[in-house]
Amino acid sequence: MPVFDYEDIQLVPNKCIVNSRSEVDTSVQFGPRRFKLPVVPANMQTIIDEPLAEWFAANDYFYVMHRFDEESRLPFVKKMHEKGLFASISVGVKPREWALIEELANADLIPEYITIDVAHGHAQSVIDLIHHIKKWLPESFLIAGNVGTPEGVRELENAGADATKVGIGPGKVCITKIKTGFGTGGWQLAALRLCAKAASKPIITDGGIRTHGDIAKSVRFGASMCMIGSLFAGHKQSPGDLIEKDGQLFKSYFGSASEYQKGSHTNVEGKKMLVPFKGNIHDTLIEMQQDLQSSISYAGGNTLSALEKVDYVIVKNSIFNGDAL
Ligand SMILES: NC(=O)C1=CN([C@@H]2O[C@H](COP(=O)(O)OP(=O)(O)OC[C@H]3O[C@@H](n4cnc5c(N)ncnc54)[C@H](OP(=O)(O)O)[C@@H]3O)[C@@H](O)[C@H]2O)C=CC1
Ligand SMILES: Nc1nc2c(ncn2[C@@H]2O[C@H](COP(=O)(O)O)[C@@H](O)[C@H]2O)c(=O)[nH]1
Repeated sequence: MPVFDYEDIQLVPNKCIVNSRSEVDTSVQFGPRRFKLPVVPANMQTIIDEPLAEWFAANDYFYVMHRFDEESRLPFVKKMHEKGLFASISVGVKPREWALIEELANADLIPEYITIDVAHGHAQSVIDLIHHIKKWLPESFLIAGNVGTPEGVRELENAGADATKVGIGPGKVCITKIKTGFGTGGWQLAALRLCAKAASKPIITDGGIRTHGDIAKSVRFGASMCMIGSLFAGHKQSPGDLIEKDGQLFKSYFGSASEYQKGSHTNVEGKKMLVPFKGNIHDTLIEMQQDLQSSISYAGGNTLSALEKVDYVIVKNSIFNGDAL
């Protein structure tokens, strides 16, 4: 089994068919909607909040609201629908979450997207919740995860998930691999490849994306969508206070299983870091789009599908040639 990660892969160019990168279409159909880019900010408290979710929805970008302000989820769906925007929420697997699904159905508030967001998604608890959501909210597009194996993908798909999310421990603020010895950290791209070969429905790759080129590589290895935390952290619009340290500006980024999120030291599998302030997230999205347009042009096409079959080489740890960006 070839094992590699983003920094070990380079995609091989094909003859260009466009005269300008601006001709290239980076949009993707994901579930019932089409979005400008195959990227989604991680459903984490330091990455997405309600104002940002509204902005993403209003501007045709996919988003997944986090699940850590439990009682705000039903009113959030209502508010988004009143504004004519799609609703995309996260749930865990505890009994309160089962009740929320019934409350949403009884109030006729049908989120367009629901994500089951737990650390170890290849679990009977997740399969049971998939059945429950499909019974009460069959029209919602249901994403389930996280998993790291073809078996995990197949079992969640067979239970009724409309998409699966792949990535155990490759995240920037993740310490799962250190605390437990398990995960796809360091070989996320190879794990995505294995999972995508087994999948019959879309896959979201989650964690480990460090550069815009990694988005193109994810599409090459089977992702329909890329969930991104650290690259989206630290913006003007990112939740959390701006922190000044030694004359430099930062924002904090912490794991959803960190003590900062949990308020306890039990089963901690995440840490906190400071991310240098990056300015406006709109500018980052534009740059991501331009870089992805360029990737597609190198692939020899004018839509995302051109990336799906492009050749690649494995060149271990070669990407930066010793240079930092
Ligand atoms: N993608 C990744 O690699 C990881 C992501 N995370 C993120 O952290 C957040 C918290 O995740 P999570 O702890 O699942 O959420 P919760 O704290 O809501 O836990 C969900 C349920 O799953 C149980 N559970 C959690 N981990 C395991 C496990 N390894 N084996 C068996 N049962 C388990 C919990 O019980 P109990 O706590 O009693 O065991 C609880 O009942 C999520 O947002 C998740 O995405 C966390 C770790 C890894
Ligand atoms: N093991 C842990 N993984 C976590 C935690 N909180 C979030 N995450 C995962 O990381 C990605 C984002 O990764 P990045 O490399 O883009 O920064 C996120 O979507 C989750 O899947 C955590 O506490 N522990």
